[in-house]
Amino acid sequence: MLYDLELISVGKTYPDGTVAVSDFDLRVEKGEFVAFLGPSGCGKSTTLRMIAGFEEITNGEILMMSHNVTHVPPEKRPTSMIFQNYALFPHMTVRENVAFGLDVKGTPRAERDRKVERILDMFDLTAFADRKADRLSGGQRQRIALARGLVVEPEILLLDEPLGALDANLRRIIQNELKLLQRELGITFIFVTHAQSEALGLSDRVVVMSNGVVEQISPPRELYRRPATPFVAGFIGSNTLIEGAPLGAAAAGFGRLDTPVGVIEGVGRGDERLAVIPAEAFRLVPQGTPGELHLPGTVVGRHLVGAVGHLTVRLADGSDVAVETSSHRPEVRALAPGMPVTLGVDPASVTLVHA
Ligand SMILES: Nc1ncnc2c1ncn2[C@@H]1O[C@H](COP(=O)(O)OP(=O)(O)OP(=O)(O)O)[C@@H](O)[C@H]1O
Repeated sequence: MLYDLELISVGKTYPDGTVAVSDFDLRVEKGEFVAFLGPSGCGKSTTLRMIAGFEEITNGEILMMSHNVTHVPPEKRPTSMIFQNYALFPHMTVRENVAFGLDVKGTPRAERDRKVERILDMFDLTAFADRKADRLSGGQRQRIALARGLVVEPEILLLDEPLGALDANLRRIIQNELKLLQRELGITFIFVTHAQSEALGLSDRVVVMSNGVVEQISPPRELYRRPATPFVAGFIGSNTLIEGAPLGAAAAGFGRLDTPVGVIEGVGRGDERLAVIPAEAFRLVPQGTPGELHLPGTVVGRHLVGAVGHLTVRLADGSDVAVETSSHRPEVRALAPGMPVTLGVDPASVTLVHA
């Protein structure tokens, strides 16, 4: 298999001793859209800068199209980077800003001009081409930054929170444009963000990071369905985490856990200590329905938002769980704080993880 990008056990320790990233392993196929997602300071930008070559790595290797680029300078890598503040030169015109990357690469003048005009046209920037970059709106600047990143025809486009400076409306519009553009060009995108919806909505795979460590690399849906670590379970979606003692394997692919609220079965091996239950996996069931885990509790909160009913249910051990259900169902509408309920959970929607 030929990969556009391979990070092999990549690590970064800053000179002051800060370990920003450790043992980062990732393989990215041509044309994939991969997002790095995690809280502030988890090492996303450091990793992106190491891929770009702006930051030296302290461990491991970086390969691009099977070539080792670990010690190759940024301008010689098949990458191009777009920064959060766009890093445009305010005193240069739009055309000069876009041409900049080609000038750095020493592209012959005629070829440079041809490529610049073509990309200006593609991004509807021709009308502004002679305007100074500081005389443009946020959305226009964003497009210039994209044009400037793409004009050098990179194999891999690196984007560091590129939509962070835009208001919510424009952000949504440009998200759509970005996704369409990426599909059309077939270029590999590596995108850094701390906005969950952006990472989950745009990318083919998400790398969830915390404290310089990769927690999980999965398609967005899989992060919801099968979180691999307690961090991911707490960070993505709305999950209830219940600790217990492992009881070993149950049916093939399932394990069991002895918890303060009863025995919980879920997808796993049976040696895990934590059950992760998504809020939408709980169902309200009549008392005594056979063949399922039943958690008796009391409604302590009910909040209907459109089609979704958000319930907070206090279990027998005093812990509160978040439940999402359809707000249209009469039995949900009839609920009020203080009323007893029984929650049913299908083991297939429970994931067992190591604590
Ligand atoms: N030049 C530096 N010297 C020392 N430590 C640094 C340096 N740059 C970053 N760090 C530290 O490395 C860690 C990772 O930083 P990084 O900027 O990669 O995180 P991030 O996930 O991109 O955060 P944010 O979302 O806030 O940009 C942090 O603890 C940060 O303080």
